[in-house]
Amino acid sequence: MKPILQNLVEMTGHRDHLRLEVSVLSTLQQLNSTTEVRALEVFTDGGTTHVRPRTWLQNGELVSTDSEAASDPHREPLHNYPALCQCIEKREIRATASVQKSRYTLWLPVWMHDKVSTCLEITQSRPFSAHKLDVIQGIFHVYQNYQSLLDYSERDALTGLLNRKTFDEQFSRHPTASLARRVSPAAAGVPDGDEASCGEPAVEQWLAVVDVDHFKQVNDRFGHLYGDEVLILIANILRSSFRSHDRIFRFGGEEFVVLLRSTNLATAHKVFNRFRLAVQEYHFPQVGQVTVSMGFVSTSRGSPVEILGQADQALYHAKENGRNQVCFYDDLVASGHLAAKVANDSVELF
Ligand SMILES: Nc1nc2c(ncn2[C@@H]2O[C@H](COP(=O)(O)OP(=O)(O)OP(=O)(O)O)[C@@H](O)[C@H]2O)c(=O)[nH]1
Repeated sequence: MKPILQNLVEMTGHRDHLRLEVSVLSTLQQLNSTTEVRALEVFTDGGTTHVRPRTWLQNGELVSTDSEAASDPHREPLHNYPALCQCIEKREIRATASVQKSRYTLWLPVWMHDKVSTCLEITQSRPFSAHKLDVIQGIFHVYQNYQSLLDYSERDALTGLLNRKTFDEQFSRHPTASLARRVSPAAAGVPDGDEASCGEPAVEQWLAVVDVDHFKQVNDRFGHLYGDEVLILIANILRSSFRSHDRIFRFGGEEFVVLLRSTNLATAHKVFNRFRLAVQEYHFPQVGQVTVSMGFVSTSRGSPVEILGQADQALYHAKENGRNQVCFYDDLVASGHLAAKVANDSVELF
């Protein structure tokens, strides 16, 4: 029992979801008879629910992928896993199946905000004993409770979006550090051709700052409760406008930040504009029409402070030139509307 307790102590010492995932898999892997452990990501793409391995054991070491789920060549439709599929549909706490002869697999879906986005998978060569199931269930409960606590501390109470503290931690860490070794699709055994066809190396990240136009007037005319409702509804539009792999933060007040994974500038521009239009077309109860202004920039150049500063400059340009528009920093610099900011490495905001 002592190693398990030690592992639980180690597990709950992490403040990062992926590190916690690696840690729980490491604990489960050390249980007698376990031959394989994986964490599967459960996600919806094109109306179909898929799973893909996010963390798994490779040559005795736990590795995680940082590739985008939707373009992961290892993704499979959830219905390829009938026992897991049924377990999620019936909201059962676990499912076991003999996948092949002498290969018994146990799935433990992680429920968060009324949906499953992660599932732990444990495989061994003989059926799971009642005792082992109890031990696994106990470890899993500690893991799930701790995940919820972690999630709660990362979110803004009003909108449920990630909060400013989380942005500072995640964006300044850029790229996300991890206990597990991150692997490329090639290292995970994907043939070269497949890697080329999914275009993995081209993934670029974009940062947009979103600010609600004339929000003070909403508060002044309708009161703070209606103001709060507008913020909640805008958060909902943000959630439905971007993919699960993108990250959305409430930065403070009526300002939001989106970190968008996109393959190119044209897509980023299109997606940000689609969100702006969705807000413009939404009828906010009592308040009517609300619009947003946005400034965005690629995150591939400069320090986090510079990137955020550039997106802010583009946002202010949008505000000063009519609002309800999306401005791209590089376009404004190229057209002479903005002077490129000189990097000041001595400024340390994060
Ligand atoms: N209801 C509500 N209001 C908030 C919250 N946080 C900040 N605000 C209000 O948001 C308003 C922001 O006003 P300004 O910064 O002047 O900006 P604006 O009126 O949106 O004008 P522009 O940005 O120039 O279009 C202030 O009145 C704040 O009190 C909140 O959580 N709830």
